[in-house]
Amino acid sequence: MPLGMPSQQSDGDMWRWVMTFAAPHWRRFMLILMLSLLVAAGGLAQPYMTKLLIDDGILAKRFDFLIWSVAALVGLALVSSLLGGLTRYLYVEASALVLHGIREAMFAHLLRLSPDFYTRVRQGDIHARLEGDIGELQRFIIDSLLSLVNNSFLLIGSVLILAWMSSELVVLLLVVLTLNALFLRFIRPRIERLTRVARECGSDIAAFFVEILGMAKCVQSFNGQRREGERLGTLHDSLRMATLRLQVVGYLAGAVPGLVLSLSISVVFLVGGYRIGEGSMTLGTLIAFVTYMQRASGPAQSLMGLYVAYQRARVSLARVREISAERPAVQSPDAALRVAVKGPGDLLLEGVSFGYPGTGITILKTLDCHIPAGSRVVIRGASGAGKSTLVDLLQRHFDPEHGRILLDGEDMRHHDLQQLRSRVVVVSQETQLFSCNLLENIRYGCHQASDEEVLAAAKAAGLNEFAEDLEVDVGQRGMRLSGGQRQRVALARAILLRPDILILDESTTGLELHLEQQIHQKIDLLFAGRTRIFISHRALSDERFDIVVALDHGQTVESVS
Ligand SMILES: Nc1ncnc2c1ncn2[C@@H]1O[C@H](COP(=O)(O)OP(=O)(O)OP(=O)(O)O)[C@@H](O)[C@H]1O
Repeated sequence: MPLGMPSQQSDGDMWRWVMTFAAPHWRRFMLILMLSLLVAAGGLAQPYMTKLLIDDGILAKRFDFLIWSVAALVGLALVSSLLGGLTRYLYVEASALVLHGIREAMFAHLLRLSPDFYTRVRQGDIHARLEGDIGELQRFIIDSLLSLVNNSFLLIGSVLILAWMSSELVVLLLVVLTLNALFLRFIRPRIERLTRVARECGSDIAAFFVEILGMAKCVQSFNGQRREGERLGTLHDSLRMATLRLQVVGYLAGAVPGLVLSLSISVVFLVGGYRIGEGSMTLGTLIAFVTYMQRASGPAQSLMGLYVAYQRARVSLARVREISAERPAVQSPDAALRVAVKGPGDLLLEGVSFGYPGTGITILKTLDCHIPAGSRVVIRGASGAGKSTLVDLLQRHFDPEHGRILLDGEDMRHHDLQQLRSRVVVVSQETQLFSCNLLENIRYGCHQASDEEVLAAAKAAGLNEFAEDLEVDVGQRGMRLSGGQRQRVALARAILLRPDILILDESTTGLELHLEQQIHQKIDLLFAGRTRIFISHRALSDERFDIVVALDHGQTVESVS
């Protein structure tokens, strides 16, 4: 199910999925459940104690009983408040553990998805799901689920006590509750639909911010500020409309049942007053009955409010779950299929064809090529010929549609993915740096490397100007460095890994020719005996290659060895 398509997941499926994250904390939840039942029992006992206080204490003029009853009521109120606070504390902690578990699992899952996913789905939409939707779930769980347990217990307890006190009056309450349940059933699909629309408007805004703020310089260069301001205004109009519609329906869903309940309490006063006049009911019983009814109407109203909150949380949960439904294009093989290969890095492409999923266009067509370990290779081809696509296959971000790629005689699909990607390292066209210092950026992927090793890699990549201060902050995603400097940092990162196959995908094209040649020489020195694959638009005619792979319309037209 692609992200953004309304899903057909059933409530049962979705909550079972949440339960897999809650299960490790079941002891904590059992303790919370027991504590909240104690708190609810305390709440239920209070009106009955008040009845005893009035009928057997005040009206019977037994002041010693009155004093004990008041003391018991005060004690009960104190213990209930303390237990209530403790329960809430434990509950917030437990629900945060569950939700953080979900977010961490989704994050790990997202980092396994293929690059294609990130070209298809807007980043802001992913942020909105990880932040906004999980936040919505957290609010629901914290504010609502605990009160669901308390209120259900209070409601059932109150109805049972009311039935024991007056079977006549409790019928009225049951009719009212049934009518309200029917009303909520009617309004439910509307709430769900409007919630999804509002959440999607939120996602559109998040995606807009991520895209436009990431391109602020480009917007300024092309004087697009006004246009982008207007686009935000339009997105806000849609969000406002959706939020207001949801508010109206949400308000009706709470107000109508509340009104019906209030009216029913007035009827109880009428009937109860009549029964007292007849002598078939005591004043204490009527007061206790109305108190219980109010106690029941509170939970009933909260439960109805919860129903609305539940519909909203359900939409958020479905949106979060859609992330987990995305499947990675490639996965590490199961242990049974995995082979432990420790060869020198011999590459063989056998009839490799590939097209990006869902496009119907074949980019690479039946490629055959042998790259023995230790070769110095250049891949040439016009822009769009499929060079970077081939590199993606060599690092197994995708698998060929037809044919296979063998590394050291074994299909890449049978290699452990993590190990494969530490043996085949790519320095890509778009250099990606993290927002930390240079040292940490170079060490990314090889955390055990010493400062001296990092320095040696930095020098090999031509980063001599930073040799004295590798702790320099590179700014947000390396934006304080020049394009060429960023390329060299990415190169140093790859060199430090000492892979069996190093692929430079136009990664030195931002540099002056002499610097590029110097770096290539250093790489040849460091990687003598290992495979080096260069992709460059420049002729690189002065350099000697063992193999030249020329791509034209996805086919190899020349392969010299
Ligand atoms: N994620 C994608 N989804 C669909 N098509 C894609 C995707 N990435 C690239 N393409 C298409 O695949 C073709 C090959 O792209 P590729 O990036 O491999 O070319 P290239 O030879 O590396 O080009 P350049 O030298 O300009 O970098 C292009 O026509 C491009 O439009």
